[in-house]
Amino acid sequence: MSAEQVSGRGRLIVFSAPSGTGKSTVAKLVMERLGSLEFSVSATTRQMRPGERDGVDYHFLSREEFEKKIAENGFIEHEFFFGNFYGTLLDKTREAIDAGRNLLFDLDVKGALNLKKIFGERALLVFLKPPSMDELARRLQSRQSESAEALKTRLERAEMELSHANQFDFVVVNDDLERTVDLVASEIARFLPQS
Ligand SMILES: Nc1nc2c(ncn2[C@@H]2O[C@H](COP(=O)(O)OP(=O)(O)O)[C@@H](O)[C@H]2O)c(=O)[nH]1
Ligand SMILES: Nc1ncnc2c1ncn2[C@@H]1O[C@H](COP(=O)(O)OP(=O)(O)O)[C@@H](O)[C@H]1O
Repeated sequence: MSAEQVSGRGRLIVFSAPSGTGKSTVAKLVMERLGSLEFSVSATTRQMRPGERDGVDYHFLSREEFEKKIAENGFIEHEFFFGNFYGTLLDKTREAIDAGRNLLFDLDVKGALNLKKIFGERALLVFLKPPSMDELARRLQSRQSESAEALKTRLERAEMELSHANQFDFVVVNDDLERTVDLVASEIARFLPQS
């Protein structure tokens, strides 16, 4: 996969953070604020959570469907963690970028760094940090979407994700939500070409 395969004018904004830090919450508010960003809907094999919609939060695929897409080179990047596959769909991304639309991605650190490798200056990597590990555990618990086991694996992975924060273009501690949204939205507005 190379940038030549996706050659339009659209920019890529990539959010990463340890699971439970507040990526989805911040992403939603930043998109409302800026109006010119479209959410990149990834594919996954994980179970749909209550309130999630197929094709909106994720494209929910069976393991067989996901593996078939890998074999067809249907992903720009994909990863396997927490017992499931997650991946960025090539066709949908290419269509948006070619049309000059700006996409916002919610990816793990490896996926984010892969997109930076491919897209270079056309991608802005934003990393959100939790105020502390205790607060991260509290947020994950408050969401009530995880079993005790899933919660533990998410917290374990958090250390690895945090160790990559220095490879991101912009790092913010998601303490006060409004402040985070202000800072991130301003940074993205500076990054996007003026229309
Ligand atoms: N590499 C990669 N990671 C993804 C993709 N889609 C989602 N993720 C990441 O997968 C992880 C787990 O996501 P999810 O199961 O929705 O849980 P949550 O982040 O705790 O809400 C998060 O770190 C996401 O950023 C993708 O297409 N590629
Ligand atoms: N700045 C913040 N202060 C307090 N709670 C927050 C903040 N940002 C997000 N949350 C809460 O933390 C939980 C996890 O947020 P979520 O957006 O689902 O995280 P992620 O997408 O990173 O896994 C949610 O209950 C959310 O309402």
